[in-house]
Amino acid sequence: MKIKVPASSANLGPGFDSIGLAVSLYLTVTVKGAAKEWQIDHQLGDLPHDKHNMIVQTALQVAPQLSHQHLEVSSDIPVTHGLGSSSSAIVAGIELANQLANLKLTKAAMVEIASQIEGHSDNVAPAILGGLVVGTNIDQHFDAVEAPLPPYDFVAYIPAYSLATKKARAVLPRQLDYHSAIHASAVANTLVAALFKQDYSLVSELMEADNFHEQYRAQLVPELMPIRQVGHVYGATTYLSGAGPTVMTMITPDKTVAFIEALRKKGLSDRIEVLHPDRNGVVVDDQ
Ligand SMILES: Nc1ncnc2c1ncn2[C@@H]1O[C@H](COP(=O)(O)OP(=O)(O)O)[C@@H](O)[C@H]1O
Ligand SMILES: N[C@@H](CCOP(=O)(O)O)C(=O)O
Repeated sequence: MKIKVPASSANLGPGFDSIGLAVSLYLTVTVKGAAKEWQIDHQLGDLPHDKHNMIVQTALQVAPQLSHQHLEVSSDIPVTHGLGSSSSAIVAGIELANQLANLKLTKAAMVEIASQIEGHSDNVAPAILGGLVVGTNIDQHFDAVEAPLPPYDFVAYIPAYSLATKKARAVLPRQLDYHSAIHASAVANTLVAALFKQDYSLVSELMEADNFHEQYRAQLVPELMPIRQVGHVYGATTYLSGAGPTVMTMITPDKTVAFIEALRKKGLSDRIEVLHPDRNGVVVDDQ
């Protein structure tokens, strides 16, 4: 059995902790069979190779009675880079438990479980459902609504350095003054309305008008503003993907190559991936 989970690009600017997009990088878990102890084969740096791996920890949280398995894990989602690697591991763990323990969890139930574990739904909901998802928690349960897919390329500029989400959340203010919070919320609400209306001219303006997090995180990701400025030359919109450091640019496909060339000319020489929305979310292949 193989479990495949897409990466996710969260926030889209003002949609902090509530909007996320599944994108075309993937984590794949192959179940090799029963084992004496949990064994996780991977080439993913210093991540655990045993029961302490987040995938296993999540699976055991959902189904504590699971027998030990030998897993093979591969992923092209960079870890601690703002593309939802932790969420992909959580979703893979939930699906692993779902399949091995025959829990028959619906995707809605998986969103609830994953959001409770992650604390916010903007990565796990698109990783489970696919597409562009808006959601939050109300009275301790999570609701997620799927929005139309923007017809654009998503150019991910992935700096060589990593930035743990925990560190990027630590630089955020503990509170906003009432009027700033009202304005930030109004911008986010209007972004959601524009996304559902598919008014992408308005979407582009609002995605760069965040007041919740980017201004505080810009100090940690110096590439954000220069890439945004280059993007404007090509009519594109740039935001901090998740907690960063990945910088994501939403651009019409006919401008993608020229935009990337302009980034290179500006001396931005780190990894670049041209991504597209993933429509499926987590999938299981029983072969
Ligand atoms: N493929 C994976 N397998 C197991 N654990 C993972 C995997 N990817 C990420 N993680 C866990 O998630 C942590 C990174 O989470 P986080 O800082 O939120 O980064 P990101 O922005 O990529 O989600 C890693 O330190 C590791 O504990
Ligand atoms: N809303 C969260 C999103 C974190 O996404 P990740 O891909 O960096 O894990 C935040 O901005 O902290």
